[in-house]
Amino acid sequence: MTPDLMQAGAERMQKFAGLLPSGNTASGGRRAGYSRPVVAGEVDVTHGRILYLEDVHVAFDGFKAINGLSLDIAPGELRCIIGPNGAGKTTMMDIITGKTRPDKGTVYFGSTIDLLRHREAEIAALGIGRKFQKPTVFEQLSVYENLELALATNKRVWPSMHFQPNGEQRDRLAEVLTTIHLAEHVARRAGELSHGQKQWLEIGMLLMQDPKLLLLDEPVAGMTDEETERTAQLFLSLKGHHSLMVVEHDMAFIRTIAEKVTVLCDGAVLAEGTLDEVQADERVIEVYLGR
Ligand SMILES: Nc1ncnc2c1ncn2[C@@H]1O[C@H](COP(=O)(O)OP(=O)(O)OP(=O)(O)O)[C@@H](O)[C@H]1O
Repeated sequence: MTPDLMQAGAERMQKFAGLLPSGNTASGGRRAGYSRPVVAGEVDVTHGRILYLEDVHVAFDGFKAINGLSLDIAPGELRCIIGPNGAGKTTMMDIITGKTRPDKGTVYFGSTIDLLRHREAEIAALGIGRKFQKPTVFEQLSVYENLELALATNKRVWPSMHFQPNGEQRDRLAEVLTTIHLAEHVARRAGELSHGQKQWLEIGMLLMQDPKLLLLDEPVAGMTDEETERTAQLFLSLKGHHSLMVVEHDMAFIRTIAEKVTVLCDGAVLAEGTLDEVQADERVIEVYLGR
């Protein structure tokens, strides 16, 4: 969930006798004062890249968490990121979303938007949505209300506590409900949903904001096999319309969705290619797959 969405949600939730949603994220955005509206612009992908990182470095107290990281993602691509614990996967997402500032390097959204010049809320408004591992939905609200809230905080629609979707927006809501497999659960309280359904709802909330790039951190952790399979279908249906970067340790899931796989290790790209190619790479077997 984006920081601005959490802020608007918190305001709206005050109507619900102080009940707060479960699963706050580490970004702590709910009480942050993100108030400056940003008009989403077009992302220039004429050079064939929606995301471009070059020679990025971040050190925490001298420890090089990201150490010369370079990668790029094509428009509509579904990229899988794998790698051992501590490889820098989460830190990379923190850099892309503006939560962590690199010490050095280049990070571009399309070929013209320098993400290092933007704050976290602005980056979300530019069209980069992030899904943390733990679901963060408003448990006291219905599935429909959660999606409506996400729509109400879309930067292209002025945030409002009294927001009512128009016909086109209701159509979009219905479309997203179907995409995330929750059309039959529209009136249920989000708190009553299974773990997997909550994850899909949060993805739906991101989709209501029409992100160009979605960053998904361990999306199938804790899901049943059936939920994992449906999540794979969901991601395959999203690619092409959105660009996706999926960080996951579940190799069976990766095998279902993967095109190009990037292996991170020690804060840099160790290998990149098809899943078969990286699985056959001796260095990848040594640091990750062969553990
Ligand atoms: N704020 C921080 N302060 C100090 N060290 C940090 C900080 N954030 C990350 N690190 C360190 O940087 C390294 C990379 O962490 P990161 O969470 O990005 O790895 P990861 O690939 O996402 O791992 P995992 O698969 O376990 O989630 C780790 O050694 C971690 O302890």
